[in-house]
Amino acid sequence: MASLSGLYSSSPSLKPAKNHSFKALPAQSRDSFSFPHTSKPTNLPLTLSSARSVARDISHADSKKELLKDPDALWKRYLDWFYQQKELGLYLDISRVGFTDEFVAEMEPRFQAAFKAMEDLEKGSIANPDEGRMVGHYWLRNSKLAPKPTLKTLIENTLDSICAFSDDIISGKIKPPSSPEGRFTQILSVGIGGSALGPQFVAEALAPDNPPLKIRFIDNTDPAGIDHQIAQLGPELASTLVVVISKSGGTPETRNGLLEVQKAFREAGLNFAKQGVAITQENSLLDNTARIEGWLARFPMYDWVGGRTSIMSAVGLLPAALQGINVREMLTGAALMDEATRTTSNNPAALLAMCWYWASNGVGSKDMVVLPYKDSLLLFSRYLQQLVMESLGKEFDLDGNTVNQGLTVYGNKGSTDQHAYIQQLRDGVHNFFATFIEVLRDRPPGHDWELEPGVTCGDYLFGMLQGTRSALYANGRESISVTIQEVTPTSVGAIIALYERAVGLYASIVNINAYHQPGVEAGKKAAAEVLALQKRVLSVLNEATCKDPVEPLTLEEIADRCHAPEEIEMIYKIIAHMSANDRVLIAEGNCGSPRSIKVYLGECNVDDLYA
Ligand SMILES: O=P(O)(O)OC[C@H]1O[C@](O)(CO)[C@@H](O)[C@@H]1O
Repeated sequence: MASLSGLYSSSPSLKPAKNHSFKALPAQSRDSFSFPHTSKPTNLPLTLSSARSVARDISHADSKKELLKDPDALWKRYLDWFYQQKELGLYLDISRVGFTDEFVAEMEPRFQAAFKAMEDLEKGSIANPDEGRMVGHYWLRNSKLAPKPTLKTLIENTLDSICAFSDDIISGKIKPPSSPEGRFTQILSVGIGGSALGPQFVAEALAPDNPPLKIRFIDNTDPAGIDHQIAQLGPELASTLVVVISKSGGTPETRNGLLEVQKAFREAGLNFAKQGVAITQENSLLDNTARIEGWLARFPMYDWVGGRTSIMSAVGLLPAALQGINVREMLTGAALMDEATRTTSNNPAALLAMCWYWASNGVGSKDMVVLPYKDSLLLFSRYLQQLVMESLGKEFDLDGNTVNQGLTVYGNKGSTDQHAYIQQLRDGVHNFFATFIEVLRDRPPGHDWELEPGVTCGDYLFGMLQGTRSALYANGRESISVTIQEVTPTSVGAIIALYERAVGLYASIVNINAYHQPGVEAGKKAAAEVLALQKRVLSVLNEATCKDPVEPLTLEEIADRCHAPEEIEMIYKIIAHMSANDRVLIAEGNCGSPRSIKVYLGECNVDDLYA
């Protein structure tokens, strides 16, 4: 069995970090750094499989012992693979991922193809073939890249109008019609998925303690959740700017949120249109509604920006600007990172994608646990969950083969999670790799103090991060660390751009379309079918209720009359749900024992509204 320490001391050094390139990396010792791997990759060339077999042969205990024995080798690996983007002050450490040099060399052709695909994407190729769409989120932070002058102008004009509108709202130049405050004080954002997660993450990360407008979110069709948000606004509804965000303009949850908010406005005697803003594609249902009803403002979303990468469009920028966040700095951070991840060597996004591939065998066999050690970055893991899982979780590859790809993402924050699930990460089932997000600056300058001699509160947070990283590593659990100097619009823009690019590159190396979401569409279609069935059930019950005498129906009879005997279980669930909500329907018997139920409506509707 090869000794890790021996290999390190006798091997020529890996190429220095600042020069390392997927192109130029020399293939060296096969097992120069190995963690035990238990599952064999299914779709890799033989050479790589062999490299992994060597890794699997090293027992867990041996590998742990050897790694701990040779801190020099580890330090050397750290330095060899250390990446920094100087201007952004962003570092990436992948030394605690156990990829081999053979693996790096093996991945080289895939990455070169991925870089080429990315270049074509940025030039405006149809990178989302299923939907026949260009993929242009990179143009949003560097409009010069847009493939057509009209798009460049559109991006620039939209940004200018976002900033101008926000300034006018914040300064009180644009006022709510009937607020005693005389200016807008609250934002109620209505949207879901990519039309909520980005704005939520940015608000949590960057909003000042006392923003000019405070933001709240309706991001679901949960009536109680909606009521809660509206109740919390109370009389401030009169000074609330309602920003309705939907790329498609037809997402049911968002439509429902809008209808509920409009009802609340009506009940409060307020004119919704004068406080409503729409962010959507031109001529969508939402756009047409906003135009016809004369809403306060409308901002465009573009066909060529996906929901999960829309954070640097009006979707993310308008809510951010309204909270006093410097959106131009966010765009600058993203643009700088885009430059750094456009290169074909020393590319931090490619390094991330390579590590993901290594750690999860290129098939998602391990989960990515994201641990930001900073409260304000709490929502980064949730944001990444959509970005990564909606992009990579695909049934088919680009050639139509069934692949069931994906990479599971979850996480919360450190050191909070230290006192929750990190026990399992350290000692339990080995089905993950970790990503630590480290922020060097603990709090603004001048505010720090030592709560015991030589030690601050932030030192504890730092210690917890480093301790967890070491403890995981000592038990053979891989981790990546991303370090930023502080949480600013620039650094937040940069980490978003880093992960957007990593996802795009990873999708290329596993040959899938990162930019569509057919699975979500399937769920939406099925939900619409349930609601259509509910209407048929009501219509059948209405007919039976209008008989004299009323004819209560069993579940079988309802299913039969709906011509849907195969849907009897769903019909039972529909009735149980409606009955629990005191709806027009009356269910005799016990809902807990389906066979006993007989159902009719509280009143006959002669026109059968449900038909
Ligand atoms: O912005 P829209 O069109 O309302 O869509 C919201 C979300 O729904 C999805 O289309 C699918 O859930 C996401 O991709 C998207 O972010």
